[in-house]
Amino acid sequence: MQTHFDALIIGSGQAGPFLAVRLAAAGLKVALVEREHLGGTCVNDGCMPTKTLVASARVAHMARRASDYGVNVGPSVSVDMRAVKARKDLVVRNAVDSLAQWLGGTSGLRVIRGHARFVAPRAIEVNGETLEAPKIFINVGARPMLPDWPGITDVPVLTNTSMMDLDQLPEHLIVIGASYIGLEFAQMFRRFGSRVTVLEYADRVIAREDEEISREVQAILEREGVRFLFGVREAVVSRASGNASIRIALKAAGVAHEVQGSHLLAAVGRRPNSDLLDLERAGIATDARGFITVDDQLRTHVPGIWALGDVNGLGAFTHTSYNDHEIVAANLLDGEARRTTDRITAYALFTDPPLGRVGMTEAQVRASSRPALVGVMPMSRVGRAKERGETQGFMKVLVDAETERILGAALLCIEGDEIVHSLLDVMAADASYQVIRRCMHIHPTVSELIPTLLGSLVPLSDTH
Ligand SMILES: Cc1cc2nc3c(=O)[nH]c(=O)nc-3n(C[C@H](O)[C@H](O)[C@H](O)COP(=O)(O)OP(=O)(O)OC[C@H]3O[C@@H](n4cnc5c(N)ncnc54)[C@H](O)[C@@H]3O)c2cc1C
Ligand SMILES: NC(=O)c1ccc[n+]([C@@H]2O[C@H](COP(=O)([O-])OP(=O)(O)OC[C@H]3O[C@@H](n4cnc5c(N)ncnc54)[C@H](O)[C@@H]3O)[C@@H](O)[C@H]2O)c1
Repeated sequence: MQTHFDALIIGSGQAGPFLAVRLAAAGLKVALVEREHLGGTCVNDGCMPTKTLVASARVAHMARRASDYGVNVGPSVSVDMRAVKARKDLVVRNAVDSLAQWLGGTSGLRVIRGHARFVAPRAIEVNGETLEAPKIFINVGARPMLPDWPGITDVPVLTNTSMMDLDQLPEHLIVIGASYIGLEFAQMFRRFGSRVTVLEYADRVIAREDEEISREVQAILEREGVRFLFGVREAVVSRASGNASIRIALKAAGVAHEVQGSHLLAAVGRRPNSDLLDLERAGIATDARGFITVDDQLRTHVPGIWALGDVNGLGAFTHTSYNDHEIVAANLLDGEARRTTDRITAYALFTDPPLGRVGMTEAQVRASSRPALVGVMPMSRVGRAKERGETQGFMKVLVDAETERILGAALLCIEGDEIVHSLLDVMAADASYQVIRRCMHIHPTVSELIPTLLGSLVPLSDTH
Protein backbone atom coordinates (compact mmCIF):
# COMPACT_ATOMS: atom_id res chain seq x y z
CA MET A 1 0.00 0.00 0.00
CA GLN A 2 1.49 3.34 -1.06
CA THR A 3 1.91 5.81 1.81
CA HIS A 4 4.07 8.45 0.10
CA PHE A 5 2.26 10.92 -2.12
CA ASP A 6 3.10 14.20 -3.84
CA ALA A 7 -0.06 15.78 -2.45
CA LEU A 8 -2.66 14.92 0.20
CA ILE A 9 -6.09 16.51 0.31
CA ILE A 10 -8.21 16.25 3.46
CA GLY A 11 -11.95 16.59 2.79
CA SER A 12 -13.93 16.38 -0.43
CA GLY A 13 -15.83 19.65 -0.18
CA GLN A 14 -16.10 22.14 -3.01
CA ALA A 15 -12.35 22.66 -3.42
CA GLY A 16 -10.70 19.29 -2.67
CA PRO A 17 -11.99 17.08 -5.50
CA PHE A 18 -11.35 19.70 -8.19
CA LEU A 19 -7.86 20.42 -6.89
CA ALA A 20 -7.15 16.67 -6.63
CA VAL A 21 -8.01 16.16 -10.30
CA ARG A 22 -5.95 19.18 -11.39
CA LEU A 23 -2.92 17.99 -9.43
CA ALA A 24 -3.28 14.41 -10.69
CA ALA A 25 -3.61 15.66 -14.27
CA ALA A 26 -0.34 17.52 -13.76
CA GLY A 27 1.34 14.19 -13.00
CA LEU A 28 1.36 14.30 -9.18
CA LYS A 29 0.50 11.24 -7.08
CA VAL A 30 -2.47 12.42 -5.05
CA ALA A 31 -4.62 11.03 -2.21
CA LEU A 32 -8.01 12.53 -1.33
CA VAL A 33 -9.27 11.59 2.14
CA GLU A 34 -13.00 11.80 2.95
CA ARG A 35 -14.53 10.59 6.19
CA GLU A 36 -18.19 10.68 5.15
CA HIS A 37 -19.89 11.59 1.86
CA LEU A 38 -18.05 12.61 -1.29
CA GLY A 39 -19.05 16.15 -2.23
CA GLY A 40 -19.27 17.40 1.36
CA THR A 41 -21.89 19.85 2.58
CA CYS A 42 -22.92 21.50 -0.69
CA VAL A 43 -23.87 18.27 -2.41
CA ASN A 44 -25.17 16.22 0.53
CA ASP A 45 -26.83 18.53 3.06
CA GLY A 46 -26.29 22.07 1.79
CA CYS A 47 -26.91 23.93 -1.46
CA MET A 48 -28.00 21.14 -3.76
CA PRO A 49 -30.62 19.40 -1.57
CA THR A 50 -31.94 22.69 -0.16
CA LYS A 51 -32.38 24.25 -3.59
CA THR A 52 -34.08 21.04 -4.78
CA LEU A 53 -36.48 21.34 -1.83
CA VAL A 54 -36.93 25.08 -2.52
CA ALA A 55 -38.01 24.12 -6.05
CA SER A 56 -40.69 21.73 -4.69
CA ALA A 57 -41.86 24.40 -2.26
CA ARG A 58 -42.17 26.95 -5.07
CA VAL A 59 -44.32 24.56 -7.09
CA ALA A 60 -46.63 24.14 -4.07
CA HIS A 61 -46.78 27.92 -3.66
CA MET A 62 -47.53 28.59 -7.31
CA ALA A 63 -50.11 25.79 -7.38
CA ARG A 64 -51.90 27.55 -4.50
CA ARG A 65 -51.73 30.79 -6.51
CA ALA A 66 -52.91 29.09 -9.71
CA SER A 67 -56.30 30.77 -9.69
CA ASP A 68 -54.53 34.21 -9.75
CA TYR A 69 -53.45 33.19 -13.24
CA GLY A 70 -56.82 31.78 -14.29
CA VAL A 71 -55.63 28.20 -13.85
CA ASN A 72 -57.79 25.67 -12.02
CA VAL A 73 -55.86 22.97 -10.11
CA GLY A 74 -58.66 21.73 -7.88
CA PRO A 75 -59.93 22.58 -4.44
CA SER A 76 -56.75 22.13 -2.38
CA VAL A 77 -53.03 21.63 -2.83
CA SER A 78 -51.25 19.07 -0.69
CA VAL A 79 -47.61 18.07 -0.46
CA ASP A 80 -46.35 14.48 -0.32
CA MET A 81 -43.22 14.87 1.79
CA ARG A 82 -42.04 11.35 0.97
CA ALA A 83 -42.10 12.19 -2.75
CA VAL A 84 -40.47 15.57 -2.10
CA LYS A 85 -37.68 13.86 -0.18
CA ALA A 86 -37.33 11.10 -2.80
CA ARG A 87 -36.88 13.73 -5.53
CA LYS A 88 -34.25 15.48 -3.43
CA ASP A 89 -32.49 12.18 -2.64
CA LEU A 90 -32.31 11.31 -6.35
CA VAL A 91 -30.75 14.65 -7.29
CA VAL A 92 -28.16 14.23 -4.51
CA ARG A 93 -27.46 10.57 -5.31
CA ASN A 94 -26.86 11.34 -8.98
CA ALA A 95 -24.44 14.13 -8.06
CA VAL A 96 -22.50 11.97 -5.57
CA ASP A 97 -22.37 9.02 -8.00
CA SER A 98 -21.07 11.14 -10.84
CA LEU A 99 -18.44 12.71 -8.55
CA ALA A 100 -17.37 9.24 -7.35
CA GLN A 101 -17.10 8.04 -10.96
CA TRP A 102 -15.09 11.08 -11.99
CA LEU A 103 -12.66 10.79 -9.08
CA GLY A 104 -12.43 6.98 -9.40
CA GLY A 105 -11.57 7.33 -13.09
CA THR A 106 -8.79 9.87 -12.51
CA SER A 107 -5.40 8.23 -12.89
CA GLY A 108 -2.85 9.13 -10.22
CA LEU A 109 -5.60 9.83 -7.66
CA ARG A 110 -6.46 7.51 -4.76
CA VAL A 111 -9.64 8.18 -2.79
CA ILE A 112 -9.33 7.02 0.83
CA ARG A 113 -12.36 6.74 3.10
CA GLY A 114 -11.65 7.70 6.72
CA HIS A 115 -11.00 10.50 9.19
CA ALA A 116 -7.62 12.21 8.76
CA ARG A 117 -5.55 13.71 11.59
CA PHE A 118 -2.12 15.30 11.48
CA VAL A 119 0.74 13.41 13.10
CA ALA A 120 3.49 15.74 11.81
CA PRO A 121 3.79 18.75 9.45
CA ARG A 122 4.12 16.44 6.43
CA ALA A 123 2.11 13.45 7.64
CA ILE A 124 -1.46 12.47 8.45
CA GLU A 125 -2.98 9.31 9.85
CA VAL A 126 -6.08 7.67 8.39
CA ASN A 127 -7.48 4.34 9.64
CA GLY A 128 -4.17 3.63 11.40
CA GLU A 129 -2.16 4.22 8.21
CA THR A 130 0.35 7.09 8.01
CA LEU A 131 0.35 9.02 4.74
CA GLU A 132 3.11 11.50 3.89
CA ALA A 133 3.40 14.26 1.30
CA PRO A 134 5.31 17.53 0.83
CA LYS A 135 2.02 19.29 0.03
CA ILE A 136 -1.16 18.99 2.13
CA PHE A 137 -4.46 20.77 1.37
CA ILE A 138 -7.14 21.05 4.07
CA ASN A 139 -10.76 21.28 2.85
CA VAL A 140 -12.68 19.97 5.86
CA GLY A 141 -15.58 22.46 5.96
CA ALA A 142 -17.74 23.28 8.97
CA ARG A 143 -20.60 21.81 11.02
CA PRO A 144 -23.77 23.28 12.57
CA MET A 145 -23.73 24.89 16.01
CA LEU A 146 -26.52 24.79 18.60
CA PRO A 147 -27.49 27.76 20.77
CA ASP A 148 -26.38 27.32 24.39
CA TRP A 149 -29.95 27.53 25.69
CA PRO A 150 -30.76 25.62 28.90
CA GLY A 151 -32.64 22.40 28.05
CA ILE A 152 -31.73 22.40 24.34
CA THR A 153 -30.03 19.00 24.61
CA ASP A 154 -33.13 17.50 26.30
CA VAL A 155 -35.22 17.75 23.10
CA PRO A 156 -34.60 16.56 19.53
CA VAL A 157 -32.93 19.42 17.64
CA LEU A 158 -32.76 19.33 13.86
CA THR A 159 -29.89 20.80 11.86
CA ASN A 160 -29.49 21.24 8.12
CA THR A 161 -28.17 17.65 8.09
CA SER A 162 -31.04 15.91 9.90
CA MET A 163 -33.60 18.09 8.04
CA MET A 164 -32.58 16.08 4.97
CA ASP A 165 -34.15 12.93 6.47
CA LEU A 166 -37.57 14.47 7.15
CA ASP A 167 -40.24 12.70 5.14
CA GLN A 168 -43.17 13.94 7.18
CA LEU A 169 -44.52 17.44 7.45
CA PRO A 170 -43.82 19.12 10.80
CA GLU A 171 -47.04 20.47 12.28
CA HIS A 172 -45.19 23.51 13.69
CA LEU A 173 -41.52 24.07 12.87
CA ILE A 174 -39.64 26.41 15.19
CA VAL A 175 -36.51 27.81 13.52
CA ILE A 176 -33.71 29.41 15.54
CA GLY A 177 -31.81 31.93 13.41
CA ALA A 178 -33.08 34.21 10.63
CA SER A 179 -30.16 34.14 8.23
CA TYR A 180 -29.51 32.01 5.12
CA ILE A 181 -30.36 28.57 6.50
CA GLY A 182 -33.17 29.71 8.79
CA LEU A 183 -34.96 31.80 6.16
CA GLU A 184 -34.62 29.28 3.32
CA PHE A 185 -36.03 26.47 5.48
CA ALA A 186 -38.69 28.73 7.04
CA GLN A 187 -40.22 29.72 3.70
CA MET A 188 -39.84 26.21 2.29
CA PHE A 189 -41.68 24.50 5.16
CA ARG A 190 -44.36 27.16 5.31
CA ARG A 191 -45.00 26.47 1.62
CA PHE A 192 -45.05 22.71 2.28
CA GLY A 193 -47.81 23.43 4.80
CA SER A 194 -46.18 23.65 8.26
CA ARG A 195 -46.76 26.44 10.71
CA VAL A 196 -43.39 28.19 11.08
CA THR A 197 -42.05 30.45 13.84
CA VAL A 198 -38.58 31.98 13.55
CA LEU A 199 -36.67 33.06 16.68
CA GLU A 200 -33.85 35.54 16.01
CA TYR A 201 -31.32 37.04 18.42
CA ALA A 202 -30.86 40.22 16.35
CA ASP A 203 -33.61 42.80 15.84
CA ARG A 204 -34.12 41.90 12.16
CA VAL A 205 -33.59 39.14 9.59
CA ILE A 206 -30.23 38.83 7.77
CA ALA A 207 -28.83 41.65 9.85
CA ARG A 208 -25.67 41.92 7.69
CA GLU A 209 -27.79 43.46 4.93
CA ASP A 210 -29.22 46.98 4.71
CA GLU A 211 -32.28 47.52 6.89
CA GLU A 212 -34.65 47.97 3.94
CA ILE A 213 -33.60 44.54 2.64
CA SER A 214 -34.28 42.97 6.04
CA ARG A 215 -37.68 44.68 6.22
CA GLU A 216 -38.73 43.54 2.75
CA VAL A 217 -37.52 39.93 3.19
CA GLN A 218 -39.41 39.76 6.50
CA ALA A 219 -42.55 41.19 4.89
CA ILE A 220 -42.38 38.69 2.02
CA LEU A 221 -42.19 35.76 4.44
CA GLU A 222 -44.83 37.20 6.77
CA ARG A 223 -47.27 37.55 3.85
CA GLU A 224 -46.96 33.78 3.47
CA GLY A 225 -47.64 33.26 7.18
CA VAL A 226 -44.16 32.86 8.70
CA ARG A 227 -44.08 34.36 12.20
CA PHE A 228 -40.99 36.10 13.62
CA LEU A 229 -39.81 36.94 17.12
CA PHE A 230 -36.77 39.25 17.32
CA GLY A 231 -34.35 40.21 20.09
CA VAL A 232 -34.69 36.72 21.57
CA ARG A 233 -33.03 36.31 24.99
CA GLU A 234 -33.26 34.07 28.08
CA ALA A 235 -34.68 31.14 26.12
CA VAL A 236 -35.30 27.93 28.06
CA VAL A 237 -36.26 24.74 26.23
CA SER A 238 -38.33 21.92 27.67
CA ARG A 239 -40.40 18.96 26.50
CA ALA A 240 -44.14 19.43 26.08
CA SER A 241 -46.84 16.83 25.58
CA GLY A 242 -49.03 16.05 22.54
CA ASN A 243 -48.33 17.40 19.05
CA ALA A 244 -46.37 20.31 20.42
CA SER A 245 -43.48 18.29 21.80
CA ILE A 246 -41.16 21.27 22.31
CA ARG A 247 -41.78 24.29 24.50
CA ILE A 248 -39.55 27.37 24.56
CA ALA A 249 -40.01 30.10 27.15
CA LEU A 250 -38.20 33.26 26.07
CA LYS A 251 -38.11 37.01 26.01
CA ALA A 252 -38.37 38.76 22.64
CA ALA A 253 -37.47 42.45 22.72
CA GLY A 254 -38.01 42.27 26.47
CA VAL A 255 -41.51 40.73 26.32
CA ALA A 256 -42.10 37.21 27.70
CA HIS A 257 -43.38 34.57 25.23
CA GLU A 258 -43.94 30.85 25.19
CA VAL A 259 -43.62 29.06 21.84
CA GLN A 260 -44.68 25.44 21.42
CA GLY A 261 -43.84 23.42 18.34
CA SER A 262 -43.52 19.90 16.99
CA HIS A 263 -39.99 20.32 15.52
CA LEU A 264 -37.02 22.54 16.28
CA LEU A 265 -34.36 23.56 13.73
CA ALA A 266 -31.12 25.24 14.82
CA ALA A 267 -29.72 27.57 12.13
CA VAL A 268 -27.43 29.75 14.22
CA GLY A 269 -24.24 29.40 12.22
CA ARG A 270 -21.52 26.84 11.63
CA ARG A 271 -18.16 26.16 13.26
CA PRO A 272 -15.06 25.01 11.36
CA ASN A 273 -14.02 21.34 11.53
CA SER A 274 -10.43 22.36 12.33
CA ASP A 275 -10.69 21.10 15.94
CA LEU A 276 -10.80 17.46 14.80
CA LEU A 277 -7.49 17.50 12.88
CA ASP A 278 -4.83 17.58 15.66
CA LEU A 279 -3.48 20.71 13.97
CA GLU A 280 -1.06 21.37 16.84
CA ARG A 281 1.01 18.35 15.75
CA ALA A 282 1.72 20.18 12.50
CA GLY A 283 2.00 23.63 14.07
CA ILE A 284 -0.94 25.01 12.08
CA ALA A 285 -2.50 28.14 13.60
CA THR A 286 -6.18 29.01 13.92
CA ASP A 287 -7.93 32.19 14.99
CA ALA A 288 -10.06 32.45 18.14
CA ARG A 289 -13.09 30.98 16.34
CA GLY A 290 -11.13 28.00 14.98
CA PHE A 291 -10.67 29.20 11.39
CA ILE A 292 -7.29 28.16 10.00
CA THR A 293 -5.19 31.26 9.42
CA VAL A 294 -4.15 31.68 5.77
CA ASP A 295 -2.67 34.39 3.57
CA ASP A 296 -4.31 35.69 0.41
CA GLN A 297 -3.01 32.68 -1.52
CA LEU A 298 -4.56 30.25 1.01
CA ARG A 299 -1.18 29.27 2.50
CA THR A 300 -1.05 28.48 6.23
CA HIS A 301 1.91 29.52 8.37
CA VAL A 302 3.41 26.07 7.76
CA PRO A 303 5.17 25.80 4.39
CA GLY A 304 3.53 23.17 2.16
CA ILE A 305 0.11 23.31 3.86
CA TRP A 306 -2.90 25.17 2.45
CA ALA A 307 -6.47 25.56 3.80
CA LEU A 308 -9.41 25.98 1.43
CA GLY A 309 -13.15 26.52 1.81
CA ASP A 310 -15.24 27.25 4.90
CA VAL A 311 -12.43 26.21 7.27
CA ASN A 312 -10.32 29.28 6.39
CA GLY A 313 -13.05 31.78 7.28
CA LEU A 314 -12.60 33.75 4.03
CA GLY A 315 -16.01 32.73 2.72
CA ALA A 316 -18.72 30.26 3.60
CA PHE A 317 -20.12 29.60 0.15
CA THR A 318 -19.61 26.92 -2.47
CA HIS A 319 -18.35 29.48 -4.96
CA THR A 320 -15.73 30.85 -2.50
CA SER A 321 -14.49 27.31 -1.81
CA TYR A 322 -14.40 26.48 -5.53
CA ASN A 323 -12.62 29.78 -6.21
CA ASP A 324 -10.08 28.87 -3.49
CA HIS A 325 -9.15 25.76 -5.50
CA GLU A 326 -8.82 27.84 -8.67
CA ILE A 327 -6.46 30.26 -6.90
CA VAL A 328 -4.28 27.48 -5.46
CA ALA A 329 -4.19 25.53 -8.75
CA ALA A 330 -3.37 28.66 -10.78
CA ASN A 331 -0.56 29.62 -8.41
CA LEU A 332 0.94 26.12 -8.15
CA LEU A 333 0.43 24.82 -11.67
CA ASP A 334 -0.08 27.74 -14.03
CA GLY A 335 2.60 30.15 -12.82
CA GLU A 336 0.00 32.79 -11.94
CA ALA A 337 -0.28 34.93 -8.81
CA ARG A 338 -3.99 34.87 -8.04
CA ARG A 339 -5.22 36.08 -4.66
CA THR A 340 -8.42 35.93 -2.63
CA THR A 341 -8.24 39.71 -2.32
CA ASP A 342 -8.92 39.97 -6.08
CA ARG A 343 -12.41 38.55 -5.81
CA ILE A 344 -15.59 40.57 -5.55
CA THR A 345 -18.09 39.68 -2.83
CA ALA A 346 -21.07 37.88 -4.37
CA TYR A 347 -23.77 35.66 -2.91
CA ALA A 348 -27.49 34.99 -2.92
CA LEU A 349 -30.21 34.21 -0.40
CA PHE A 350 -32.46 31.62 -2.03
CA THR A 351 -35.79 32.70 -0.66
CA ASP A 352 -38.48 33.40 -3.27
CA PRO A 353 -37.97 35.98 -4.62
CA PRO A 354 -34.23 35.54 -4.05
CA LEU A 355 -31.78 38.21 -2.99
CA GLY A 356 -28.80 38.56 -5.33
CA ARG A 357 -25.96 40.53 -3.76
CA VAL A 358 -22.65 41.87 -5.02
CA GLY A 359 -20.09 44.21 -3.51
CA MET A 360 -20.80 46.70 -0.73
CA THR A 361 -24.03 47.32 1.15
CA GLU A 362 -25.39 50.88 1.33
CA ALA A 363 -24.29 51.02 4.99
CA GLN A 364 -20.73 50.13 3.96
CA VAL A 365 -20.74 52.74 1.18
CA ARG A 366 -21.99 55.41 3.60
CA ALA A 367 -19.33 54.39 6.15
CA SER A 368 -16.63 54.77 3.48
CA SER A 369 -17.63 58.46 3.06
CA ARG A 370 -16.92 58.35 -0.67
CA PRO A 371 -19.18 60.34 -3.03
CA ALA A 372 -21.71 57.83 -4.26
CA LEU A 373 -24.86 57.56 -6.36
CA VAL A 374 -27.79 55.26 -5.64
CA GLY A 375 -30.64 53.94 -7.75
CA VAL A 376 -33.65 52.04 -6.42
CA MET A 377 -36.51 50.54 -8.42
CA PRO A 378 -39.51 48.74 -6.94
CA MET A 379 -40.48 45.60 -8.83
CA SER A 380 -44.02 46.93 -9.09
CA ARG A 381 -42.62 49.14 -11.90
CA VAL A 382 -41.07 46.26 -13.85
CA GLY A 383 -43.17 44.97 -16.75
CA ARG A 384 -41.84 41.42 -16.65
CA ALA A 385 -42.65 41.17 -12.94
CA LYS A 386 -46.20 42.40 -13.57
CA GLU A 387 -46.65 39.92 -16.40
CA ARG A 388 -45.47 37.10 -14.14
CA GLY A 389 -47.57 38.31 -11.22
CA GLU A 390 -44.48 38.48 -8.99
CA THR A 391 -43.90 42.13 -8.10
CA GLN A 392 -42.48 41.78 -4.60
CA GLY A 393 -39.10 43.32 -3.80
CA PHE A 394 -36.86 45.94 -5.39
CA MET A 395 -33.50 46.48 -7.09
CA LYS A 396 -30.86 48.75 -5.65
CA VAL A 397 -27.47 49.70 -7.07
CA LEU A 398 -24.67 51.89 -5.70
CA VAL A 399 -22.08 53.61 -7.90
CA ASP A 400 -18.93 55.60 -7.15
CA ALA A 401 -19.73 59.15 -8.29
CA GLU A 402 -16.14 59.89 -9.34
CA THR A 403 -14.86 56.65 -10.86
CA GLU A 404 -18.30 55.53 -12.20
CA ARG A 405 -17.52 52.01 -10.90
CA ILE A 406 -20.38 49.94 -9.49
CA LEU A 407 -19.78 49.58 -5.75
CA GLY A 408 -22.55 47.18 -4.86
CA ALA A 409 -26.03 45.96 -5.63
CA ALA A 410 -28.92 44.19 -3.95
CA LEU A 411 -31.52 42.65 -6.24
CA LEU A 412 -34.41 41.30 -4.16
CA CYS A 413 -36.63 40.21 -7.03
CA ILE A 414 -37.56 37.40 -9.37
CA GLU A 415 -34.35 36.07 -10.92
CA GLY A 416 -32.35 38.45 -8.69
CA ASP A 417 -29.82 35.64 -8.13
CA GLU A 418 -29.19 35.48 -11.90
CA ILE A 419 -29.54 39.10 -13.00
CA VAL A 420 -27.04 40.30 -10.41
CA HIS A 421 -24.29 38.68 -12.48
CA SER A 422 -24.65 41.33 -15.18
CA LEU A 423 -23.55 43.90 -12.59
CA LEU A 424 -20.89 41.56 -11.16
CA ASP A 425 -19.35 41.05 -14.60
CA VAL A 426 -19.15 44.81 -15.24
CA MET A 427 -17.48 45.17 -11.83
CA ALA A 428 -15.02 42.38 -12.70
CA ALA A 429 -14.26 44.10 -16.02
CA ASP A 430 -13.52 47.26 -14.00
CA ALA A 431 -15.72 49.18 -16.43
CA SER A 432 -17.89 52.25 -15.93
CA TYR A 433 -21.57 51.67 -15.10
CA GLN A 434 -22.24 53.59 -18.32
CA VAL A 435 -21.25 50.46 -20.28
CA ILE A 436 -24.24 48.54 -19.02
CA ARG A 437 -26.48 51.63 -18.95
CA ARG A 438 -25.99 52.07 -22.71
CA CYS A 439 -26.23 48.38 -23.56
CA MET A 440 -29.41 47.29 -25.36
CA HIS A 441 -31.12 44.56 -23.32
CA ILE A 442 -33.76 42.06 -24.39
CA HIS A 443 -37.45 42.82 -23.93
CA PRO A 444 -39.38 41.70 -21.93
CA THR A 445 -36.94 40.74 -19.16
CA VAL A 446 -36.13 42.01 -15.69
CA SER A 447 -32.58 42.66 -16.94
CA GLU A 448 -33.85 45.27 -19.40
CA LEU A 449 -34.62 47.51 -16.41
CA ILE A 450 -30.96 47.50 -15.24
CA PRO A 451 -30.02 50.29 -17.73
CA THR A 452 -33.12 52.23 -16.58
CA LEU A 453 -32.11 51.69 -12.93
CA LEU A 454 -28.60 52.97 -13.74
CA GLY A 455 -30.15 55.95 -15.54
CA SER A 456 -32.02 56.95 -12.40
CA LEU A 457 -29.05 57.42 -10.07
CA VAL A 458 -29.18 60.22 -7.48
CA PRO A 459 -26.53 61.33 -4.97
CA LEU A 460 -26.58 58.99 -1.95
CA SER A 461 -26.14 62.04 0.27
CA ASP A 462 -29.56 63.33 -0.94
CA THR A 463 -31.28 60.20 0.42
CA HIS A 464 -31.83 59.51 4.11
C1 LIG B 1 -28.18 24.18 4.39
C2 LIG B 1 -27.05 24.83 3.63
C3 LIG B 1 -27.33 25.44 2.42
C4 LIG B 1 -26.29 26.05 1.72
N1 LIG B 1 -26.59 26.68 0.55
C5 LIG B 1 -25.62 27.29 -0.14
C6 LIG B 1 -25.91 27.93 -1.37
O1 LIG B 1 -27.06 27.94 -1.84
N2 LIG B 1 -24.91 28.53 -2.04
C7 LIG B 1 -23.62 28.52 -1.55
O2 LIG B 1 -22.75 29.08 -2.21
N3 LIG B 1 -23.32 27.93 -0.38
C8 LIG B 1 -24.29 27.31 0.33
N4 LIG B 1 -23.98 26.69 1.51
C9 LIG B 1 -22.58 26.69 1.97
C10 LIG B 1 -21.78 25.59 1.23
O3 LIG B 1 -22.43 24.35 1.38
C11 LIG B 1 -20.34 25.50 1.73
O4 LIG B 1 -19.78 26.78 1.78
C12 LIG B 1 -19.60 24.63 0.73
O5 LIG B 1 -20.03 23.30 0.84
C13 LIG B 1 -18.09 24.69 0.86
O6 LIG B 1 -17.66 23.88 1.85
P1 LIG B 1 -16.16 23.35 1.92
O7 LIG B 1 -15.58 23.14 0.58
O8 LIG B 1 -15.43 24.20 2.85
O9 LIG B 1 -16.35 21.93 2.64
P2 LIG B 1 -17.58 20.98 2.85
O10 LIG B 1 -18.49 20.98 1.67
O11 LIG B 1 -18.18 21.25 4.17
O12 LIG B 1 -16.87 19.55 2.86
C14 LIG B 1 -15.90 19.19 3.81
C15 LIG B 1 -15.70 17.70 3.74
O13 LIG B 1 -14.60 17.35 4.56
C16 LIG B 1 -14.89 16.14 5.23
N5 LIG B 1 -14.04 16.10 6.42
C17 LIG B 1 -14.09 16.91 7.49
N6 LIG B 1 -13.12 16.60 8.36
C18 LIG B 1 -12.46 15.56 7.83
C19 LIG B 1 -11.34 14.79 8.26
N7 LIG B 1 -10.71 15.06 9.40
N8 LIG B 1 -10.92 13.78 7.48
C20 LIG B 1 -11.54 13.51 6.31
N9 LIG B 1 -12.58 14.22 5.84
C21 LIG B 1 -13.03 15.23 6.59
C22 LIG B 1 -16.38 16.24 5.52
O14 LIG B 1 -16.94 14.96 5.73
C23 LIG B 1 -16.89 16.90 4.25
O15 LIG B 1 -17.28 15.96 3.29
C24 LIG B 1 -24.97 26.04 2.23
C25 LIG B 1 -24.69 25.41 3.45
C26 LIG B 1 -25.72 24.81 4.14
C27 LIG B 1 -25.41 24.14 5.44
N1 LIG C 1 -27.81 30.91 0.11
C1 LIG C 1 -26.60 30.55 0.54
O1 LIG C 1 -25.58 30.79 -0.08
C2 LIG C 1 -26.50 29.80 1.82
C3 LIG C 1 -27.59 29.07 2.30
C4 LIG C 1 -27.45 28.42 3.51
C5 LIG C 1 -26.25 28.47 4.20
N2 LIG C 1 -25.21 29.17 3.70
C6 LIG C 1 -23.94 29.25 4.45
O2 LIG C 1 -24.06 28.57 5.68
C7 LIG C 1 -23.54 29.36 6.73
C8 LIG C 1 -24.37 29.16 7.97
O3 LIG C 1 -25.68 29.73 7.78
P1 LIG C 1 -26.59 30.09 9.01
O4 LIG C 1 -27.83 30.73 8.49
O5 LIG C 1 -26.71 28.93 9.95
O6 LIG C 1 -25.66 31.07 9.83
P2 LIG C 1 -25.41 32.65 9.86
O7 LIG C 1 -24.17 32.81 10.64
O8 LIG C 1 -25.50 33.26 8.53
O9 LIG C 1 -26.66 33.22 10.71
C9 LIG C 1 -26.96 32.77 11.99
C10 LIG C 1 -28.18 33.53 12.48
O10 LIG C 1 -28.57 32.99 13.73
C11 LIG C 1 -28.72 34.07 14.65
N3 LIG C 1 -28.43 33.56 15.98
C12 LIG C 1 -27.21 33.22 16.48
N4 LIG C 1 -27.34 32.77 17.75
C13 LIG C 1 -28.66 32.83 18.04
C14 LIG C 1 -29.42 32.50 19.19
N5 LIG C 1 -28.84 32.01 20.28
N6 LIG C 1 -30.75 32.70 19.15
C15 LIG C 1 -31.35 33.20 18.04
N7 LIG C 1 -30.68 33.51 16.93
C16 LIG C 1 -29.35 33.33 16.92
C17 LIG C 1 -27.76 35.14 14.18
O11 LIG C 1 -28.11 36.41 14.67
C18 LIG C 1 -27.92 35.01 12.67
O12 LIG C 1 -29.02 35.75 12.18
C19 LIG C 1 -23.56 30.80 6.25
O13 LIG C 1 -22.37 31.43 6.64
C20 LIG C 1 -23.68 30.72 4.76
O14 LIG C 1 -22.50 31.13 4.15
C21 LIG C 1 -25.32 29.84 2.52
